[in-house]
This record gives sequence, C-alpha cells and structure tokens, in this order.
Amino acid sequence: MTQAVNAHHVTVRYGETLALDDVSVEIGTARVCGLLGMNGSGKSTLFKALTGLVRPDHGEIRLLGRDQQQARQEGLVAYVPQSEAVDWTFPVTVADVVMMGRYGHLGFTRRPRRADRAAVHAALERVGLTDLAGRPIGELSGGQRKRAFVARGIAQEAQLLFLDEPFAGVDRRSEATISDLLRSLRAEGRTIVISTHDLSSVPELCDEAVLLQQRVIAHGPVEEVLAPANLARTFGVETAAEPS
Ligand SMILES: Nc1ncnc2c1ncn2[C@@H]1O[C@H](COP(=O)(O)OP(=O)(O)OP(=O)(O)O)[C@@H](O)[C@H]1O
Repeated sequence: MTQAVNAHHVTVRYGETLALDDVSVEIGTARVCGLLGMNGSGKSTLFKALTGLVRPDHGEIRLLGRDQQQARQEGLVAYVPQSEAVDWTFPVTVADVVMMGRYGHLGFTRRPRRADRAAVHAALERVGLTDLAGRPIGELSGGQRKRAFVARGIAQEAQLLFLDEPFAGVDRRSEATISDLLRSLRAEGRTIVISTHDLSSVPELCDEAVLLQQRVIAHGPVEEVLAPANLARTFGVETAAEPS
C-alpha cells in the first residue's frame, strides 16, 4: 500500500545546530498523525524538510509514493505554517489566500477560470468562511486564519496536509471546528500531519503520534506514544498535562 510519508535517515543541521538527527518516519494514507515535541525539538524543521522548504543534509523522502519534488509539482502537498511565520499585514483577502492554492491549476494566462473560482468558493464554504471571503486576512481571528489556510490546501486538492501548530492561539470552539474539518478530510482519504506541543488535542483527534526530540523517540498508537516513560524522556513530565 502507498504510504503518505516515507522519510528515511533525515538529518538537518543549521550551522552548528543539529535540528534533526537521523529521523525515519512512515505514515499511511487517510490518517491524522500528531507530531509531538517540545519547543525546539525539530517539528517545524521536519515539516519543512518533508515539504521541500529545507534541504536535508542527509536522507531520503518520498511522499504519496512519489519523489518528493514530483508530489509537490503535482500539488498534492500543502503546508499550513505556524501563525508567527506569516506576514499578516500583507494586503490580501481571504479569497486571495485560498486562490493561491489554485496556482498550480491555472492555465498559461495565469488568470483564474470559472473552475478555479468554483474551487475557491467550495473550499471557503467547507471551512465556513464564505461570509469573510472579501476580508483582509489580517483582520481574521487566529482560528479563522488557520481555516483559511486549510481552505487553500483544499482548493489545491492536496492529498497530504502538514499543519504546524494548528491549535496554537485558537479558542476551544475554533479548535473543535478545525478538528471536525480535519476528520472530514481524513474521511475523504487525505492524510493530515499536525505538529503540536499541546498534548491535550492529540488523543481525540490523532490515529497515531510521533514523539520527536531531534530523533524519533516513539511512533505508534497515541496511547503507547503518550506512555509516561516516553513523556518523561521527552518533556521531563510524568503526566499528559500541557508541557510548556
Ligand atoms: N533558520 C534557522 N536557523 C538556525 N537554527 C534554526 C533555524 N530554524 C530552527 N532552528 C533551530 O533548530 C532547532 C529546531 O527548531 P524547530 O523550529 O524545528 O523546532 P520546533 O519543534 O518546531 O519548535 P517550536 O515548537 O518552538 O516551533 C532549534 O534548536 C532551533 O533553534
């Protein structure tokens, strides 16, 4: 069976800093996988390596049974960055952000066609942002911004979505809305990988989890990965309470 993520022996250094040390991860399709680890444990770096934004010093990556580059060119992979990594003063509307997901689909004129507008419309409806389509993205709440970026991935028709800290800075209601949305994407056969340092969101949403601390500490069913011994090793705590 095709795996959504097939990463082997991935090592990433930023100068003197070893961010990822020989990380190997395989994730099946139609799963929600939680990537867990403390601040600085390498979660964002792993996402960037998997999505081609950072070039590993070493390692092999295949996505959805394809060469990583090929999967990206086919528009099968979407990345929703951490909120801090986005310039929210950039003057674009919510609909503009979602239309960015269609760039790979636009014809040689680069002008959106009816099908592109329909895809944007459908994606906005799916995430419940139709009424805010014309608003500048910077005026949205944290949870709404996340949903706008997920809509971009939906409009792109991505089959593998990486969400960096999707629940950071969002209230419980938005968290529930985003979780429901991710479940419905999974039900369509898409694979979602979320990074988080907030363990409370993991048991309910995720089918599996990866515990990262430069290396993979544990990977498997959530309850096994969240076993006290693993948490103590990674977070230095004995319980599943929020670690940071
Ligand atoms: N562009 C960069 N240049 C130099 N060092 C970096 C860079 N990006 C990350 N690092 C370092 O690499 C390590 C891993 O960082 P990374 O952002 O991947 O961790 P993270 O688990 O996503 O953390 P957080 O939860 O705080 O976002 C950290 O020590 C960080 O300081």
